[in-house]
Amino acid sequence: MTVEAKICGLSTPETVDAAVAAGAGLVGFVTFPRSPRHVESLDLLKALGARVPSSVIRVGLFVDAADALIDARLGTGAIDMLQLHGAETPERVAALKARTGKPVMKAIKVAVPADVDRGIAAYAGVADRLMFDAADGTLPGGNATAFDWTILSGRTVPVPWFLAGGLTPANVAEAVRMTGAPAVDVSSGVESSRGVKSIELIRAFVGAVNTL
Ligand SMILES: O=C(O)c1ccccc1NCC(=O)[C@H](O)[C@H](O)COP(=O)(O)O
Repeated sequence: MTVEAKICGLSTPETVDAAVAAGAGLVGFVTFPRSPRHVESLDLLKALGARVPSSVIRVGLFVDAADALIDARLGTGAIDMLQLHGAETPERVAALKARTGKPVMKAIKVAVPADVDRGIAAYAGVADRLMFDAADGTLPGGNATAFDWTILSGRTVPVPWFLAGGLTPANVAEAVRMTGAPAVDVSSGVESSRGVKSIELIRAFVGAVNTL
């Protein structure tokens, strides 16, 4: 089984290089000022994106962002795919896809099984990918909390999807076994302290995924 790994919340050249070298299929750059992973500078975003080979998808993460903010970030050339992690409606997803020409991944916050049903019903027809993430936490994402993985056991999801929330090098294999996830996303689980990515943990996470 090939499982794709996305390392989210990268903000330094060294950790971007580590994710690419380890074999991550996607890397994520956060635009959300309250996040400890927020990449504020457009110049830094451009420089980080320029380090990534075309074989790796560069994901720009936004939370209920205005068009002007998204456009400024896209203008750096550092983003191949949008990840929407707020309360964006299906209509907003469709409008952004049409306007930017970029594929869109929509995050679905999961606490109970009905959240998965509702997320699929609302977004599977419009988003290119879905991400099932934990609903708990002080931020809209990146909270190091997991949801009950049995909620996804045996599910058929009609579009490519990611499992996220509280994943670590130690639990990712079990999480994939329980959910059947074709792709996984991590942020806190590859950090040595909040917002500070660890090259060793990035290697360990992608290494664990690559053994599946
Ligand atoms: O990572 C953030 O700081 C963040 C802030 C605001 C919205 C979303 C955010 N992250 C989204 C992600 O894709 C995370 O990787 C995902 O929620 C999993 O996070 P973690 O549980 O920390 O691995």
